[in-house]
Amino acid sequence: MKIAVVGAGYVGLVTGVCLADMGHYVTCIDINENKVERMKNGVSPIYEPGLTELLKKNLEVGRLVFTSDHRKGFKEVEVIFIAVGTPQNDDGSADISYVEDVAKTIAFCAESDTIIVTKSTVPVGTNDRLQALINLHKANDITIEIVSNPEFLREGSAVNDTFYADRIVIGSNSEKATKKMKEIYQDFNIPIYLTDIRSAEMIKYASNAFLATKISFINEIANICERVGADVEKVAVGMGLDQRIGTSFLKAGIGYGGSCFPKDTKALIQIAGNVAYDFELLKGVVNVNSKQQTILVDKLKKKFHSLHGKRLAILGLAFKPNTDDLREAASLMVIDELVKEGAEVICYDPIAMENAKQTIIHPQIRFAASVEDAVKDSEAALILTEWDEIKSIDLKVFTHMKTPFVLDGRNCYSLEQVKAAGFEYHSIGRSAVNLQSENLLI
Ligand SMILES: NC(=O)C1=CN([C@@H]2O[C@H](COP(=O)(O)OP(=O)(O)OC[C@H]3O[C@@H](n4cnc5c(N)ncnc54)[C@H](O)[C@@H]3O)[C@@H](O)[C@H]2O)C=CC1
Ligand SMILES: O=C(O)[C@H]1O[C@H](OP(=O)(O)OP(=O)(O)OC[C@H]2O[C@@H](n3ccc(=O)[nH]c3=O)[C@H](O)[C@@H]2O)[C@H](O)[C@@H](O)[C@@H]1O
Repeated sequence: MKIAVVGAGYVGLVTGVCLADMGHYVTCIDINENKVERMKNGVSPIYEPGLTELLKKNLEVGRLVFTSDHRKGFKEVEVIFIAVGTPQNDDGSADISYVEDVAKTIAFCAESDTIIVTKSTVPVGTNDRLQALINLHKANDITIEIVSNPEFLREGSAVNDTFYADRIVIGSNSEKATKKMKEIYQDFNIPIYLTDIRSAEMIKYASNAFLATKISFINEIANICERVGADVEKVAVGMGLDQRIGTSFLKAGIGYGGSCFPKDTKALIQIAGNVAYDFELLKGVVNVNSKQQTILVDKLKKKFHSLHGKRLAILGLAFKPNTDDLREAASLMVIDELVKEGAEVICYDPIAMENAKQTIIHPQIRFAASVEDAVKDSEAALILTEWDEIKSIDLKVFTHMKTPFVLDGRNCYSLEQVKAAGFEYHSIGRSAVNLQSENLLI
């Protein structure tokens, strides 16, 4: 089938490439001409495992085309996916202006019957609003129908998540559109959940809010564990053995970041507020997360009287491993706090460094070429992202620090490992008391 995808970011590019790989003819349209040029040359503008190979392969066989010209991109396509951003407004609500712009462009340009598929995460009711907007602006006497098809991929495993998703959600009020959607996805062999448009829109927000709730829940349990001498890693395993609870999203740490959990939780609070409902639980989740993101700074302040002039190493900048994305990363909040305290900050990340150099600019901040360079002569090392490179490093590297003091925000090492290496180590939800009892067992 001939398909266009508008917005070639994390969602749009991955969707376009995967649809092409399944045999569809896909045109990816993006307003960023620089990005388009790079993609035309087989270069992915984002770091996503497996994406470059598939991009090049489908470009070469002619199933994938890139353009910044909407009208050209919409020529002869039956279905247009919208995958542009829906960032946060100042009041926490979702900014749907990019999606509305695309809907209007489609209305002006479409020359034959078209199905629009909204992949962008949009507040409940947005697709009805877009349908009305399109009906108002469409230039030709054609039928344009809208389908909601929220996306559930995760950055860092986006390609794999697209091919092996747990479910595809399709919200549609039209039999014709539903049939087309089933055709598009038939070779993916993934269960399709068909529902109405508003429920599909809500499924996306409810899913992200629930996962964020699990994270804030385990982080609060972790904070209690530290105070009562329990080990949150063991608690999570013990909880997860109950199939009703499950093991996923119970990894304690310095909270969730990224382009979606922070904005989608706040947007859902707004969606509820707009219908006079106070989503108290979710407000708690958001508050817990914002405190959790800087919990290592509190620990640091307990150790040192003042952070002024102290050289501190930051290991990991991306909001999670296997991505170069820094959006709402805990590292940004932590570095901001440290800079305010007058510290000298040396950062290292295996992949997100180039993005970081453009985002994190301050005279007190420098970038190191390796973990070794970052920690050398530092008085503390803060681990903020659990990259494999950081998890598998020879722990002796920390013993060469000016003060061998490591604050691990992602529980990268076992307490036994650390004990053997011999340096002061604080992690999340595993108390000093617990360390002593572990030592007794050894
Ligand atoms: N990043 C993620 O992991 C996920 C994101 N989502 C949702 O998907 C949507 C897109 O998110 P991302 O891919 O992260 O955004 P992104 O910021 O990476 O990409 C958006 C792209 O749209 C382009 N764009 C903006 N206006 C345009 C227009 N009028 N015509 C053509 N291109 C245009 C931008 O240049 C940019 O390349 C958001 O609603 C987000 O909440 C959903 C699931 C996962
Ligand atoms: O709507 C979205 O954008 C996407 O948001 C998340 O995906 P993503 O943000 O890419 O990554 P996650 O793996 O969910 O991690 C999000 C954050 O939570 C943190 N996290 C995750 C899991 C966990 O157990 N503990 C924890 O602290 C991660 O470190 C990261 O900062 C969801 O998992 C996707 O299903 C969804 O499509």
